Amino acid sequence: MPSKTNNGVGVQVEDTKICVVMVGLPARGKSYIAQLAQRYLQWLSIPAATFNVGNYRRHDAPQPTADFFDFSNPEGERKRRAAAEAAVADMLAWFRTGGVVGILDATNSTKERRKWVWDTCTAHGIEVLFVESKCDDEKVIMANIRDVKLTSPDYRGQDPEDAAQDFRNRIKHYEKVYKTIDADHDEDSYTYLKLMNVGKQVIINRIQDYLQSRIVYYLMNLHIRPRSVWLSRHGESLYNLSGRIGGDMLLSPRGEQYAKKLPELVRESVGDDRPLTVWTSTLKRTIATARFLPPHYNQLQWKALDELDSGVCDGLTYQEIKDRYPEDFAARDEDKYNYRYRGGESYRDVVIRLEPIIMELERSEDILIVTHQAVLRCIYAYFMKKDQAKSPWMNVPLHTLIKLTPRAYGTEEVRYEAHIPAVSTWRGKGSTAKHENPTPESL
Ligand SMILES: Nc1ncnc2c1ncn2[C@@H]1O[C@H](COP(=O)(O)OP(=O)(O)OP(=O)(O)O)[C@@H](O)[C@H]1O
Repeated sequence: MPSKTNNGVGVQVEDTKICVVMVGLPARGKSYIAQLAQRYLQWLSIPAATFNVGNYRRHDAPQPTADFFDFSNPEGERKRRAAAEAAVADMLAWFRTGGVVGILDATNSTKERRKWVWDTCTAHGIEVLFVESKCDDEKVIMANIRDVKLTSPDYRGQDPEDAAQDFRNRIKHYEKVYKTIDADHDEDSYTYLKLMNVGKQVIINRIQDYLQSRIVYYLMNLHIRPRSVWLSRHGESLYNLSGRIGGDMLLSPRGEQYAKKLPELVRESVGDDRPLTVWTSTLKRTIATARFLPPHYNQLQWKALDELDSGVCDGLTYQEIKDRYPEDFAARDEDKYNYRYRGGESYRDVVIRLEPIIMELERSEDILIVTHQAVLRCIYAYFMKKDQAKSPWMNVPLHTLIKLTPRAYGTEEVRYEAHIPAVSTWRGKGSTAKHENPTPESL
């Protein structure tokens, strides 16, 4: 088990409290950035939550027209201020319950508002990291309005043309008062990250500690080019057949069939002309599974993608583990995410070593990852925001290609089955059965 004060990424999380304050005009991707930062931190077991001022404002003003955002409209101004105060009050209460990174998702477009947030947070011992998204690329802004704003609850049931026009008017009101974070004058003492035109240019000011720099590095790697990530386990291995874990075995005859079928499955899903990069682990079974893929695909082997190390249990069946290490067997079922095999790893350890993979995935475009059950569960959990208590129990069938496509607010999933039979390697709590059928909840 990792020590209490260290969550495994070397962060003394108990001592750190950071408020990430989003800054920028509407439709500049602030909510998008906020939800990705939250997902990344939660995946690393760092308590993170987002406080979206727009959601608070909707209690009082569910479907405001653009005039509401006119800064000379006192009623609108009062309600927007009240919404910001309510969001910050909730965030402070959340920090008191052990929160580590609170994300304040709002425009925070004036210096006065930023000073108020900074003063309030620092008075409570909370570090402030401003994250400003600036974008003057009309095409990107229009695409943002089309993709996410027209489906926002603010415009439910309204004509899309009218809604788009109204939203542009809303932006104009903000433009009248918006001031970018100004390093030359009074805002130089702030810690901030400025992302210009989706990371084409980046300015970093006064980053103070490790956790802040992790967040900044992660956000610098984000992009919005359309792409997908394909995930596959290796084909059925000889150890899968005999119900043994770990090892470095080759494929069974049915696993070989899957390897031969994989190029066709990939072509069906990716198409012929999209360049694809293939990542495998360094173990024989993933390399063998990827070996019939077209030679023009770039292939890379990552040690970080190797299967969870089962230490002294490597090469054993679950029955053998239960017989030789009954306490370990029970402890693993009790808390599978945190249980670390003697001389081996836990799921939590795997997540930590996968962090560079996630960084690289965020920077990249289309990638196919051929890896192992536990590793795939961890990567899947990142994209699909799966709960740590549940993700280690998830069924990831052999001989299936999973396509994940990140969208503005979530990840879409499609599964392609090769229709080549394979044993099930899923195991329910308490079971030592070599091959079990998954229950509906584990799917
Ligand atoms: N750095 C960025 N610059 C511009 N657009 C981005 C950026 N990152 C993501 N996006 C795009 O922004 C869209 C999402 O907009 P989002 O709702 O996050 O805007 P917002 O700034 O939070 O707006 P509002 O202030 O109205 O809530 C997505 O389509 C996403 O692709």
